[in-house]
Formats: sequence, structure tokens, C-alpha cells
Amino acid sequence: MRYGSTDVLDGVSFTVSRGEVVTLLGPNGAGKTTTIEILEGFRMCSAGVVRVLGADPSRGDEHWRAQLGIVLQSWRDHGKWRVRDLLHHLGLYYVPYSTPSRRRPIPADELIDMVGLKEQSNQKISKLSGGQRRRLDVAIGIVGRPELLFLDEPTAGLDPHARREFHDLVHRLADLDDTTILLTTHDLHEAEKLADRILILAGGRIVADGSADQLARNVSNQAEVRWSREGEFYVHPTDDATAFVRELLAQHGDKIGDLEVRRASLEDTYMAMVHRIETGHDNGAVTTLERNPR
Ligand SMILES: Nc1ncnc2c1ncn2[C@@H]1O[C@H](COP(=O)(O)OP(=O)(O)OP(=O)(O)O)[C@@H](O)[C@H]1O
Repeated sequence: MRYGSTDVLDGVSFTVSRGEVVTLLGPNGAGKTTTIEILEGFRMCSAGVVRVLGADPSRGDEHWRAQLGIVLQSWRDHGKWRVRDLLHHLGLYYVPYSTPSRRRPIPADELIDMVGLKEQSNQKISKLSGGQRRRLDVAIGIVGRPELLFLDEPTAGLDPHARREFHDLVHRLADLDDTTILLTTHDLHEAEKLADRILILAGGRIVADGSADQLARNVSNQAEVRWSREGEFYVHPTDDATAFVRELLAQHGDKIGDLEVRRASLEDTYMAMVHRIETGHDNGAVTTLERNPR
């Protein structure tokens, strides 16, 4: 993908299966929004082939568009509308696309309940707080019970409680409605919690593709074993934590306490991979690993 004479995406290639929750991570300016906008049909790519639900997004018709849910990074419209009225009104667009297996739209009151806006349902949108506005954005994104949902930094501005509720909602959409979800976030804990699969975009290309656990193991196979014995605390790095712990217990049995095995976190992995790209120590290969069953 090229803006003017600058290539911002180059050779980005991935497939997402139905019902999968995929998180796109990457530093500011890596091209996450550009990627999502191409998939949504909002931006034409300058080269390459893109298929979303079987269609070229730049030529997607109304029927194709009705299968998608989109939550953009930010938008500020409909200030004079009241929450319930807007959701009801937007829902009407999806009525012709309802099927026996996928009832469309989600009724406004059910939706309001799902995103935790019951107390604000009759409030004007211009009066909502930033976090409440974000919940409304998510409600607008899912009103048509989408097959495929794009979420661009959906939890920016949400408090911890709202964030947790949003995570439950994502799991519910994926598990109960078999919704395929592609989201971007800068919150690595969130990525780890939500994603079946993580794609890391850096330097205009995908540098890693796998579950959080698999990515961590790829960066470092070493685990850290921590324990206490007779009031002393110990730490030992090892490539085979299971064998080490077995031996430790065989030698010291009941005297071992506070046993912990720690692996590299997603943050360690992410930092290492992005650092490799930014310092030019990358070999150009994509780290592709198995997927994580939810
Ligand atoms: N309309 C545009 N015209 C020219 N360049 C653009 C345009 N939109 C984005 N870019 C550039 O393309 C690159 C990728 O931007 P993009 O918004 O896709 O990144 P991002 O990964 O979503 O970033 P962030 O995490 O900051 O949201 C950046 O270098 C940006 O400056």
C-alpha cells in the first residue's frame, strides 16, 4: 500500500478463519488502520489482492456491507440523537438482511444492555462521556449482528470495568454468534486476553503471527523458575522448566515453597520483535505458529 511515493504496507499477507478473534499489534504508524481500512473497503490498495467474505472490498455491495460491523478509531456524529433512538434507527437498515440463523438487527434495548448503556438510553449523544461514547460506537458496530467485526482501538478511553465488560462481549460474540473479529489495540494485556491469534505489524509488514504463548516461546525458550526453601528465595533460568521442577521436588520435596514458573510476557515478545525491526536486525521471515484454540 502506497501513500504518494511512500510504501506503508509491503507484502502483508494473512488469512482469518470464521469465528477467529485476531488482534493486530504494532507501533504508531505501523499501518494497522490502513490495513483495516483496506479490508473495510474504505481505502483502495495500490497493489495486491484482498478478499473479505469472498468479495473484493473496494467493490463490495450493500449485501456485503450488511455482513460487516465497523468500529472506527473515532467519529463524532449524531450528537442530537438519543442513544436508543439512534440504535433503533440504524437497526432498521439491517432488517432486509435478517435470516433465520442470523436475526438482524439486534433489538435496541438488548444492545443497550449488552454494552452497559441502560442509564443513558434516553440521553443525547452529545452529553455522553468519552467512555460512554465508545460503548455506543461498539453498539453501532454490532447492531447488524455482523459476520465480521472490525474494531480499531475499541477500548481507548474505557475504564477498567467497562474494559472487562467489553472483553466479555467480544468473547460472547465470537463464541455464541461465531463472529469473526479483527481488532487493533495498544494494550498488550488486552491482546493476550482476547486474541486466538496475534499479528504483529512493523516496518510495513507482518513480522509475527501466532498465539501470545507461542510468540513468547519463539522469542525465548527459557523460563524462570522461582521458589523458596528454608526462608531463602531462589531464581533459576532453564530451557526445560518441567524437568527442572521435577528434579527440585525430588531433591527437596516438602521444603519447597512459593513455586512459580515464569515465561516471557507478550510485552517482552512484542518489544523484542519490534526492536529487531527498528534496529535492522530482522531476517525478513514471518514468525508463523499454530493457532490457539479458545
Ligand atoms: N491519508 C494518508 N496520507 C498519507 N499518509 C498516511 C495517510 N494515512 C496514514 N498515513 C501514513 O501511513 C502510515 C500508517 O498509518 P496508520 O494510521 O495505518 O498506522 P497505525 O498503525 O494505525 O498507527 P496508530 O497506532 O498511530 O493508530 C503512517 O506513516 C501514516 O503517517
